[in-house]
Amino acid sequence: MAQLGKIPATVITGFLGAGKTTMIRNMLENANGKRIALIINEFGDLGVDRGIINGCGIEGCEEDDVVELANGCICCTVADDFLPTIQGLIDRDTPPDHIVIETSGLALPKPLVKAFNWPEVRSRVTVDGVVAVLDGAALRDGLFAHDHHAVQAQREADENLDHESPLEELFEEQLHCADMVVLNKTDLLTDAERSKVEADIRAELKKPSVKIIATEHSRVENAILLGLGAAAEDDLDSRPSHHDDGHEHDHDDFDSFVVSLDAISDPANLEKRLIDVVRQFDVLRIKGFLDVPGKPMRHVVQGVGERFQRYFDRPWADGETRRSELVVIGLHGLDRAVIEAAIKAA
Ligand SMILES: Nc1nc2c(ncn2[C@@H]2O[C@H](COP(=O)(O)OP(=O)(O)OP(=O)(O)O)[C@@H](O)[C@H]2O)c(=O)[nH]1
Repeated sequence: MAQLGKIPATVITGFLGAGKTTMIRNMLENANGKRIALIINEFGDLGVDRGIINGCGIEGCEEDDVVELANGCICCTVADDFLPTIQGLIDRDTPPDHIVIETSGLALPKPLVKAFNWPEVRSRVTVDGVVAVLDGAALRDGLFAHDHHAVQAQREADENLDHESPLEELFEEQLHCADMVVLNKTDLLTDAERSKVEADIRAELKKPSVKIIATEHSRVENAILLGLGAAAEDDLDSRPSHHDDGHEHDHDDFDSFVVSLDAISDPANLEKRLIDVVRQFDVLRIKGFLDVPGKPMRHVVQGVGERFQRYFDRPWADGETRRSELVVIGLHGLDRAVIEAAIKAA
């Protein structure tokens, strides 16, 4: 049902490195004059996503149209950070045409959707849709549940087995809250793998109406992404959550820290060390920026599991301090000192 007169908001959820920021960049590149305000929430204290979006030089993507919520996962900072931010956007002289919220890769989307029922917001904004971006390669590799059907069978056979890994629980939370699922990174899958992953997703989904779109680099038409008309804030019951029974969730299952480095003359050699760190420790994601001596451009490092990408994205600005910083995100218990030493090893 169209929510007449309300500003539509789209929540983009999905695990670490699934392709949420990539989706937002595509969305901005194809905004065609639509004034999109972004709220970016990121796990880890480096603000890489915002840096990547601001660095993309997309016309129409003004600095003050991008708001970063960096005090932890948005699901936990709704009252303190998120609501004042939304109110600030809708109270502008010229409010945005659409609000897009990129949740952190470790955030639960349902508490955020619930927040749109707050009186100050409900009459003016509607959740047009929750879009879950899934990393097809991670699903194929069993990061969330090895064999979905086998796990399901085990659970049915032994009800005590219902403790889920933090990754499984998070994956289900993000999936069950979605109005649309974008199966991303299909370039990394064979046709057979893609069919199996899609079948696993469909088996996990609670709502048969949820559309699954398979894609590469999160490319989905804005007309599809920004026009679901779901009014998700009025449809919470169809989005089951492990936390509906009121028990708190916390983010103690995950750790992150920032590693500051000197200028890096051999990024390829550093990448090898980063891959070794991912292999040796429970590291899920490493991303950040490097200062490469003699190069006028900033060097971006993007690691999702063992898969790394590096590229120069924009010139270092006049007066900007050139620095090398990486955020490391992983399962609880990361040994920061050992990991930092391994990354810095000459
Ligand atoms: N091969 C491949 N890589 C992709 C695809 N989509 C995104 N990537 C890469 O995956 C990495 C992570 O993408 P992001 O868009 O930053 O992922 P994200 O979900 O915003 O990550 P977090 O905010 O850290 O959770 C980047 O290096 C992307 O270029 C895809 O379809 N195929």
